Amino acid sequence: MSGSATTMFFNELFDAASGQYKSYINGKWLRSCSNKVVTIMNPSTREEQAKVQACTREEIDEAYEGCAKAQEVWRQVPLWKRAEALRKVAGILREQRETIADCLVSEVAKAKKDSLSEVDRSADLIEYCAEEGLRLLSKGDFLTSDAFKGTERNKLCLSSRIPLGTVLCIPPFNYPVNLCVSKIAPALIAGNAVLVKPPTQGAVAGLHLAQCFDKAGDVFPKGLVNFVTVKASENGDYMAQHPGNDCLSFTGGDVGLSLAKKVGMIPIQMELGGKDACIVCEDADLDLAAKHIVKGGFSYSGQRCTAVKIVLVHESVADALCEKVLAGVQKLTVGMPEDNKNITPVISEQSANFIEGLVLDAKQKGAKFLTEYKREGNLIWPTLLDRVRPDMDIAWEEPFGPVVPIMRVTGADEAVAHANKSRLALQACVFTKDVDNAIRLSDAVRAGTVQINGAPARGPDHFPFQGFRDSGIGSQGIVNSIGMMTKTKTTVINLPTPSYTV
Ligand SMILES: NC(=O)C1=CN([C@@H]2O[C@H](COP(=O)(O)OP(=O)(O)OC[C@H]3O[C@@H](n4cnc5c(N)ncnc54)[C@H](OP(=O)(O)O)[C@@H]3O)[C@@H](O)[C@H]2O)C=CC1
Ligand SMILES: O=C(O)[C@H](O)COP(=O)(O)O
Repeated sequence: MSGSATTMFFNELFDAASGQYKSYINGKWLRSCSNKVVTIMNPSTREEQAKVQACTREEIDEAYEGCAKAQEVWRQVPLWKRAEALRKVAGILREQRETIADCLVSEVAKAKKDSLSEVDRSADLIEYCAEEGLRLLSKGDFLTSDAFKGTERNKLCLSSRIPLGTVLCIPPFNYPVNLCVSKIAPALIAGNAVLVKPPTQGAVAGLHLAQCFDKAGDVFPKGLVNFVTVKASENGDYMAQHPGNDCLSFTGGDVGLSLAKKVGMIPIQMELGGKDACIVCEDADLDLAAKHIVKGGFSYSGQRCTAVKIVLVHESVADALCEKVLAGVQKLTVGMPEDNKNITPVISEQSANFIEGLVLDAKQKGAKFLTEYKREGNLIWPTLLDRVRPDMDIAWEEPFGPVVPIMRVTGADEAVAHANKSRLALQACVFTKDVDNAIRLSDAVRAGTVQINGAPARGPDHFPFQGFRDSGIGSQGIVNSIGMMTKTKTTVINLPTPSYTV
């Protein structure tokens, strides 16, 4: 990628004269007249990787106007044709997987094999969405009035799901393709238009995704799908508060908390941070728990909202668990995403400094380091901390990096109390061999999802996915997203006389 057109298929995205990537507005690749850019850094080299345009408010308005017009056409396209159009995009995405994965490698430092899986998973998600949309949206309700006390059977009610209009999609850096299609695909199958504001890190991958929609041809009306790059600090709120929005689907960190207060009377879906607790009971299969802690805590260097972000282990098995987790951590490879290492540089210097701050605070307050802390630039070696206590910041903050804190507890109730005190409540997991205990703890932990004997995870992508407290509003997953991006419309047939079937 590095600031140039990637392949012929994608050459329209890039403006060689200015060295900038364009935005996709109203079915065209547009050169912004702002003369302002947003710079994307390569997290591994810490050098400039690419530039995208900071579009103006007028250009944002144009995109919204295009959305409104195109949606009028799209909502009347038969459902089966909408599904076919989505399947076409999935096919193109698969064909272009290598190029898009390379963007992820250089923009967000995701290992090449994981970048490829992200693209494949996105194509799978689009296809599943097309299928599920056909089933869900073809069904409605038929009600008769005579169920309600005092009424006769003289009213027949038909209810179905109709689109909302325009959905503003704001994904985060860590899955710039997958968390983009998880918003776009349900919106489109349901008959909506979309305006995507890609994350800065991941914007080029996002623009490549836009080209896959463009190349699907006239199956989509011009203006139905827009990718508008902006400086979030200048125009993020403007977009979120735009009167053209009929829905906001956002994934990211605490900025979502403030956006939720600013948007008006529209449905919102907020998937925010997580401090996913892993509770390991006295009777747990420790090999299984250790395996999941290593994978769950360190995949993509811990930069997943569903990463294991604190282990709460019964003190009687803590030594044995630590030994097993450490053995797994020692096998992790560290290095560059191009070389498919397990641990790769974190997204930015700012993020690396934040992670380091948490580690140093824990050190100063007496945490036991099971691994030596080591950092080179944005690359942080996997760090395992034992004997973490509630007075340490790492006990509560989300590092979003390759650091797993372990806290020893006297029993499951203490673990549950700690998990429930966190302001973040996305997922949690419980390791125990006792099914009754598992269900009791699942009920007791107040988080969006509790995994039994497995690490937290969003997928498979048709499962409901939601956070409680500061972790979110609403629920994602293919079925729930389609539901959320539609509204119920009813038609009531009033009969002159009650009708009864014999
Ligand atoms: N629950 C979940 O499903 C997930 C949660 N997350 C959470 O996201 C965080 C990390 O992702 P990160 O990308 O850094 O999150 P951010 O919250 O920083 O950014 C998320 C998105 O919001 C945009 N944005 C920033 N400010 C505004 C604004 N004022 N108005 C509109 N949009 C804005 C960003 O743009 P820009 O990049 O240009 O600043 C980006 O596209 C972590 O806390 C993580 O837990 C991540 C993935 C999944
Ligand atoms: O952004 C995230 O971190 C994801 O939503 C988590 O997805 P995963 O559990 O499939 O990695």
